[in-house]
Amino acid sequence: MLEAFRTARDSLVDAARVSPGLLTLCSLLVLAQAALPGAQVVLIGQLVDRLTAGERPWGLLITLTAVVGSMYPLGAMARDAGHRLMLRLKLHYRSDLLHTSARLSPSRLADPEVVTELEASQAAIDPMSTVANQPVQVLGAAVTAGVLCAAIGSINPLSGVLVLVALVPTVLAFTAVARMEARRWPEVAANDRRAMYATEHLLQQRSGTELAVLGSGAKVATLAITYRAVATRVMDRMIRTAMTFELAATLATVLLFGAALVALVVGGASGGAAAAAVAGTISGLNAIRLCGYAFGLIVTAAPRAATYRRFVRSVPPAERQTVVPVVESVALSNVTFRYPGAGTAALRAATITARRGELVALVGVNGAGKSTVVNLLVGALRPDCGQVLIDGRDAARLTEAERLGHFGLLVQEFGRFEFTLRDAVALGSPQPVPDDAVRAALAGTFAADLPLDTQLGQQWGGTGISGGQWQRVALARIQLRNAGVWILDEPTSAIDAEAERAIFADLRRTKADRITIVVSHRASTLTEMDRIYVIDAGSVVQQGTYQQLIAHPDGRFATLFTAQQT
Ligand SMILES: Nc1ncnc2c1ncn2[C@@H]1O[C@H](COP(=O)(O)OP(=O)(O)OP(=O)(O)O)[C@@H](O)[C@H]1O
Repeated sequence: MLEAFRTARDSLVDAARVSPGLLTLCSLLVLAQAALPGAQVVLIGQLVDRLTAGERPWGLLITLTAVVGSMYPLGAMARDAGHRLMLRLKLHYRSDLLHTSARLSPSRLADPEVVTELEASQAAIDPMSTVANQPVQVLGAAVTAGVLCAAIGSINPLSGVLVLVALVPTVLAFTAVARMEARRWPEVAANDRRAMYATEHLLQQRSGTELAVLGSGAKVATLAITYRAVATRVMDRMIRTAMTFELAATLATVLLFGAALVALVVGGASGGAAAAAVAGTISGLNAIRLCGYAFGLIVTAAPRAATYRRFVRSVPPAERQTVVPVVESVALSNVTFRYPGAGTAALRAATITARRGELVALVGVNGAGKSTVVNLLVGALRPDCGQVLIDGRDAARLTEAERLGHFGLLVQEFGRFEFTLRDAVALGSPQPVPDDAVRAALAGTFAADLPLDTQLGQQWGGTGISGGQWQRVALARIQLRNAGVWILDEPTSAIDAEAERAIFADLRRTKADRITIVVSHRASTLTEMDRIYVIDAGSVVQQGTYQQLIAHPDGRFATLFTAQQT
């Protein structure tokens, strides 16, 4: 309950900051509307009494008409203002979360808990955005009940109290429903997520085509439907329970209102007073129902809002990254690393060094530990033992932004950023990039003569490009970045042999100014490396030039690459 109050308070503070005008308008409209049922009671009571006395009270009649007539427009305007406030808050929370996500470091992104929290925060935005309007609705319902209680209580005090008590069952029921939803929601969300994941594979061009060719689209559709069906079943059960609670609460409210009317009659109220109380009760019922609903929304949103706020606060403020163009050396010194929960170490006492001007290769079979080395170098993983050294200094002493500034990293699963050609390449640098630099990075590639405004990606009405061409764009980003250390994980895996030769010739020609570390499985790319580290089951088992390594026919390197050489 405390969490619900905190959520309501924080949301009001956010709304007051994001759109004070709309919050004020919304509050005034709701409160004005809230006073109307009580005013109705007073006016109808007087009207009926004066009509019975044979008068013609035109003024009263006009006022009552104005009060009754303003109920609907005030309600509609309050709803629309609330909707506009919600949209602005949604934009505010979305941009906050996007800025937060953009600040996540590779090490935090590698933590599955962080990704789960990020997704939970994303899902919290919708319910959170609706919360700011709810305290006002609750206050409005309390005002309605208070004014009704006073108006009816002036005729019969017991009736007044019963009208006030009628708030309780609805608030209790909606709170219970909200709690139940908060408990069951994770199951719905988890199944929804899996259903969406499977659905995306059907809808996305590349995976959709692969499935169509395999004739297995229906299998993935069945998986998606199965998950969706589980989520739907849980939601259906939740709605059924909610219906029961709401029905019970509505019955209790009606009984309490009925009791209030009985008390009026038993208390000897006049016909006018009884008619007024009935009319006020009818409009009051709806307001009280809204109160329970509004309270329920706050209770439902509370745990999700808490997750969102915890996550946004947990990410440190943005630190500007500066690309370091000259690095003399990087090294893993006696590093051991085991993934959390894994039985054995992925890397054992590994020492790997690369100096400025060198082309260094990491080779080994799938799962040998090459990507682990790369992730340890850039700081996405932290060694259990040993040190990562940059220019002889312990890299753990650098901030993440300082450390990342030393590297240009092309990962195996590089991003296919379907933006304009200019934007896709300019992502290589955190700073604004002049067109000349983008052009220089694309020189000698398929895109050298394409306009930089070219939209990439067919789904945006742009140019579709091949897998190898996407890899060239990714390489152009690294070139444009021009950091002191280039780490290229299978940089030519999708590129044809001729272009591959050209790329490696270029790497050799320009290697003097930087450190280049390449992960590769192709013997042809290894012949002119200054040093090759052979990694096997997490250990560095050999190192040397291609010629030195191949000269040991029983060595791991020769076993791996003799076949390719022939
Ligand atoms: N997140 C992880 N959690 C647990 N184990 C992991 C994780 N990532 C990798 N591993 C394991 O660590 C070992 C080394 O993996 P790594 O990705 O470094 O291999 P690799 O040499 O890069 O392989 P590939 O050539 O297939 O890319 C493997 O046994 C792998 O299964």
